[in-house]
Order: sequence, then C-alpha cells, then structure tokens
Amino acid sequence: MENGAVKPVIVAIDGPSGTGKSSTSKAVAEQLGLSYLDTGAQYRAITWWMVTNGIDLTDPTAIAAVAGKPEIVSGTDPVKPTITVDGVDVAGPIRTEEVTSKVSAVSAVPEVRTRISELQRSLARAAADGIVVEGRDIGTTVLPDADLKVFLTASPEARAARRSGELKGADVNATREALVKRDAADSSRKTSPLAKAGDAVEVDTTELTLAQVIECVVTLVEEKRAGK
Ligand SMILES: Nc1ncnc2c1ncn2[C@@H]1O[C@H](COP(=O)(O)OP(=O)(O)OP(=O)(O)O)[C@@H](O)[C@H]1O
Ligand SMILES: Nc1ccn([C@H]2C[C@H](O)[C@@H](COP(=O)(O)O)O2)c(=O)n1
Repeated sequence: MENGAVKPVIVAIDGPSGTGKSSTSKAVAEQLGLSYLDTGAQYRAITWWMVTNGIDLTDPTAIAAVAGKPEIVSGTDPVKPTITVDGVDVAGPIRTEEVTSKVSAVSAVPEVRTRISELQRSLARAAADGIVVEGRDIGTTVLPDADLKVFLTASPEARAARRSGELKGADVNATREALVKRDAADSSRKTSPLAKAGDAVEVDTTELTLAQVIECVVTLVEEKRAGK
C-alpha cells in the first residue's frame, strides 16, 4: 500500500458448531482493530423471518420464493455486534431453540445462500481496516481469497460441555446429539457445505482454553501481516 498504510486483512474462521468461532473471532477482531461478522447470525435472522411469516420450511421452493424479501442488516463492531431484520433487533429471538432447529433447512436453500453470501462479501469489502468473518463456508466459498483461513475443531463432548455450561442445566447428551445432527446437516448439503478450505490452518481447540485459541489466531494474523 502507498503512504505506509496497512493493507486491510481478511480473516476467515470456519468450523462446526460450538468450536469457539464467535468467541475467538470477536476477541481477535477487537485486539487487532478489525471489523467482525457473524454469518451464522444472518442465517438465523432469515430463518427467524421465515418462521415469523409462516413460511413452510419443509418446502425449499417456498423458502426460495421469499429469500429476497427480508432486509438483514449486520453491525460489525466486535464490541457490540448487532443484527436487525426489517429494522427489528433480533439478536435475542434468533437464539431460540425453534430457530436453532430450523436454520439448517433454510440455509441449505441455494437462493438463500446466494442472497446472504452477497451481503457478506459487501460487508467484507466495506471494512476499511479488515474483518474477521466466521461461519461454515467463508474460506471455501464466500471469501476464497481471504488472507488467512482458520478451521476450528473440537470433540463433540467438549463442545456439548461448553454449550451446556452456557444453557445452565441443559442435558449434555441431548446437547451433544443436537449439535452433531446440525453439523451433519450443514456438512451434507449440496450448496457450499461446512468444509475446511484446502489452505486453512486447522486448530483443534479441545484441550485449549479460549485465551490460548485467541492468542494462536492473533499470532497467525500477525505472521500473515509480516509476510511470513
Ligand atoms: N477453547 C475453549 N474452551 C472453553 N470454552 C470455550 C472455548 N471456546 C469457546 N468456548 C465457549 O464455548 C461456547 C461456544 O462458543 P462459541 O459460541 O464461540 O462457538 P461457535 O463455534 O461460534 O458456535 P456456533 O457455531 O454454534 O455459533 C461459549 O460459551 C464459549 O465461551
Ligand atoms: N457461513 C455459514 C454460517 C452459518 N450457516 C448456518 C448453519 C448453522 O447451523 C447455522 C447457524 O450458525 P451458528 O449461529 O451456529 O454459527 O447457520 C451456514 O450455513 N453458513
């Protein structure tokens, strides 16, 4: 870059549910002064709109027909990420069990993916200093030219224990089954499934603390920026 300006850095963080993508991405973005985008929240937001509007979620044609209707706006400040649908703050409602159980069906529809992926690319382009984008297909499909791609993993047991701790009192086995089922649906869909990009760095977080994962990713970004 001219005038000594730092080139915006694009970081893609993918992986199955509960591997620590959101916690890690937010902290890395905050530490490095980058924007942050939770793409799962966008798929949850469009699912919430479909549920609220009574769309038949067993019918991909019905989902495709209305995929362009809701206006989804994501705020990319890592300290206070926001998400609205048609001007309504849906940060809470998109985390309900109903949305969680239906989001894989909605996000498997190609028209939904095209719409949401375009939104993601435009937000990445607009991030002046760079952005950390987390999801399932960021490194493979949405931003294949990202400067750094990270694929987080963890054992289903570790992920279920983390989630049950969050949802105080939730049954660990039921939580484990639900996340394994969602991963299977997300990995087996035809259009841009959950997958590790060939050039992604895989980080198994099973035995790592969140602080260790954050440090590891910050180091990877700094090494990229230094041209290592
Ligand atoms: N390395 C870690 N060790 C212990 N707990 C962790 C670790 N990483 C994340 N967590 C905790 O696990 C839970 C899930 O993390 P997070 O929401 O970041 O995962 P995720 O991959 O974004 O999940 P999802 O894809 O379902 O949105 C959170 O409570 C978080 O604090
Ligand atoms: N890039 C993405 C991000 C998310 N999804 C879908 C599949 C997930 O099960 C769901 C919710 O994501 P989460 O909030 O758990 O990160 O959204 C996707 O298909 N592609």
